[in-house]
Amino acid sequence: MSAPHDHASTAVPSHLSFDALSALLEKIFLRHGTSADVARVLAQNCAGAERDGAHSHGVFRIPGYVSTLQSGWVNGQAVPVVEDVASGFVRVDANNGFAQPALAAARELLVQKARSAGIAALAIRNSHHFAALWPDVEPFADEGLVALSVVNSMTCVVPHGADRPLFGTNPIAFAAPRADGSPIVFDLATSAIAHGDVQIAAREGERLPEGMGVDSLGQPTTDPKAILDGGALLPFGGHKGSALSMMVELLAAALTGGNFSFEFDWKNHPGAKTPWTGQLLIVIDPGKAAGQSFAERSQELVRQMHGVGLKRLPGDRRHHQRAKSQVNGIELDARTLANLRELAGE
Ligand SMILES: NC(=O)C1=CN([C@@H]2O[C@H](COP(=O)(O)OP(=O)(O)OC[C@H]3O[C@@H](n4cnc5c(N)ncnc54)[C@H](OP(=O)(O)O)[C@@H]3O)[C@@H](O)[C@H]2O)C=CC1
Ligand SMILES: O=C(O)C1=NCCCC1
Repeated sequence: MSAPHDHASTAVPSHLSFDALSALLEKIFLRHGTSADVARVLAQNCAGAERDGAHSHGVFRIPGYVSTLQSGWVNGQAVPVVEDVASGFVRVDANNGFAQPALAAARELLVQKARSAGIAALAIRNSHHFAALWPDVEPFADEGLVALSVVNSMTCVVPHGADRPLFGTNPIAFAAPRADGSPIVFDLATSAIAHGDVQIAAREGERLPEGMGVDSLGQPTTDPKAILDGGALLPFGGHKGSALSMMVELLAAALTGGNFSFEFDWKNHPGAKTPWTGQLLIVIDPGKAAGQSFAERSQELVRQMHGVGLKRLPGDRRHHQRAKSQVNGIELDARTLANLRELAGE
């Protein structure tokens, strides 16, 4: 969204509190046709990503949300329908709305089921996930639960051994409580790089490391524009990332009733930036499993990892950035803030 070389983007950046940024984003969503509930959920999600330095899914995504809403592709007023289908299974029809309000609508029932049965799954379909996945799992770990989630996205990844794209960037996120400190959380695209980071690199005129993608002729390239312009991404770790990406397609789409990544055709929906796919969440109450305290055991694992020289756990960078943002405010360059204010009609 920012233009790196103009006057406004080189001006002194602004620092906003989480509440101020959320309120600004909420205004944008409302102005572009969402219900109050949807605006609140999406604004908090996006402000949280920006606060934690998860830039590929922070305010960078706002123009994409807006053009998608304006295209009519997503229903910003959708009311999710929650179905209690079994003792350990909840289904939600997002009704062509965003995934986060669908999760919010089913969350209480999911937690109730996980606590009574020990494990519960939530299958969301007819939904659009345009965000980072960690905000969907981290709050469960804050409540002492273990959570795993997968979501499929749009076709832009060549399966290992194939010559054309089929999979999405298909992230996997996991969260587990630990005794002394923030939950252990990881959230990773199964592609070598998230599509959002390729877009940011293209905007900034940067090259990518080798091994991330191919151009329109299927040749390896480090040029993000060549990847975006008819090229494609590669899975991380060759056949291993490719297998995980295949699993995500099966769990997030086949199991939920959502679209496979390849079943969405951008050409038919001008302006739309979100695919219409699915999401699966599995929540476990560790109190029903091991005899010992899970949080103590996960703390022990972390202790041992640090003991062998590990300096950084997944999630550490985000939590450091969160702490910094809480003290200094969330930093936005002047151009980005001006663009957001314009979208909010200020
Ligand atoms: N909605 C959708 O359809 C899609 C969303 N996405 C989102 O894109 C985002 C970015 O994904 P991706 O680019 O793969 O993420 P990264 O490769 O940046 O990070 C993946 C995970 O590894 C951790 N990590 C990174 N570097 C290190 C390190 N040196 N040591 C230890 N841990 C490390 C990160 O922790 P930390 O965060 O602390 O750096 C994070 O948990 C995710 O939030 C994902 O959900 C991606 C694809 C599709
Ligand atoms: O960064 C990505 O990769 C994606 N993010 C949200 C929508 C689909 C792909």
